[in-house]
Amino acid sequence: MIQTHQLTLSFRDGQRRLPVLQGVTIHIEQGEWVALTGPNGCGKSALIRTFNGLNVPSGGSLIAAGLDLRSPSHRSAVKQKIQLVFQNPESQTVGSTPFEDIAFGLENRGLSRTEMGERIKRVLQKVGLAHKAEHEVSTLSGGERQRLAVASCLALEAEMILFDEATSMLDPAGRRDILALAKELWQQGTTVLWVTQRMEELAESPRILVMESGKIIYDGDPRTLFYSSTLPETLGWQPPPVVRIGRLLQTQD
Ligand SMILES: Nc1ncnc2c1ncn2[C@@H]1O[C@H](COP(=O)(O)OP(=O)(O)OP(=O)(O)O)[C@@H](O)[C@H]1O
Repeated sequence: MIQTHQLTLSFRDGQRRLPVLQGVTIHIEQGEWVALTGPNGCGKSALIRTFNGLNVPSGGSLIAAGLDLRSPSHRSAVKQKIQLVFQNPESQTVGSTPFEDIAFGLENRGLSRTEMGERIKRVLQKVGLAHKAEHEVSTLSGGERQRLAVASCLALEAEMILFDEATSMLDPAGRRDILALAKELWQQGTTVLWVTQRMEELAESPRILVMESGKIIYDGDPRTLFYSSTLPETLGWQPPPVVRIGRLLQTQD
């Protein structure tokens, strides 16, 4: 689904180039759930925006959803297959109602009005927003807006969804709600890349990528990360409660 080799990305900063991704080599299989974490500014958003064609790689290789993203036409095509859900619920809606918002993304898809209407109803139903299809988007809660963003991804039949700290502005119930929805989609075959700073969400992920200064410094399972590596302490993380309890019990053996 995603295959990178020595991927680099830099942004222009006046006369200089600011290196943001510095040789990222990873492989994400179709159907995987992968969590991505790391300190602020380490390049998480830059990396995932490169996966769906928003950023242009400076070097290395990147194949996403079978497309070589060194080609501009492939960077445009990949946006249909790999979708992003952003952190800020307010930054990703364009229509004035959920129905219109999803319809906007489906324009130029060659669907008849009936097909489009049916698809929109189906995806709104899936995310529990069917009853708000004609409400003003501005009256939706943050959690409902994030569900609307997920519905748009589903309407476009995304193969992979990149959640960029998509729950960080939600209350605990809203967070659980979006995480549960993402897990449901994953169980039904969608590949998920879940960017988070929350330790408990990392602990629940089968695979974790840790970034620092534009590099992947850990790629593995949560048990090894939290129990057998010094990385959490090095990064100044407070391990999740379940890990703290586990360690405490180990010392009592
Ligand atoms: N469009 C851009 N132009 C110039 N610099 C950028 C651009 N986008 C990101 N950067 C810089 O690239 C670096 C990585 O930013 P990025 O947003 O990917 O970090 P992040 O790990 O997602 O951080 P956070 O956890 O705060 O969201 C930062 O130094 C940022 O200022």
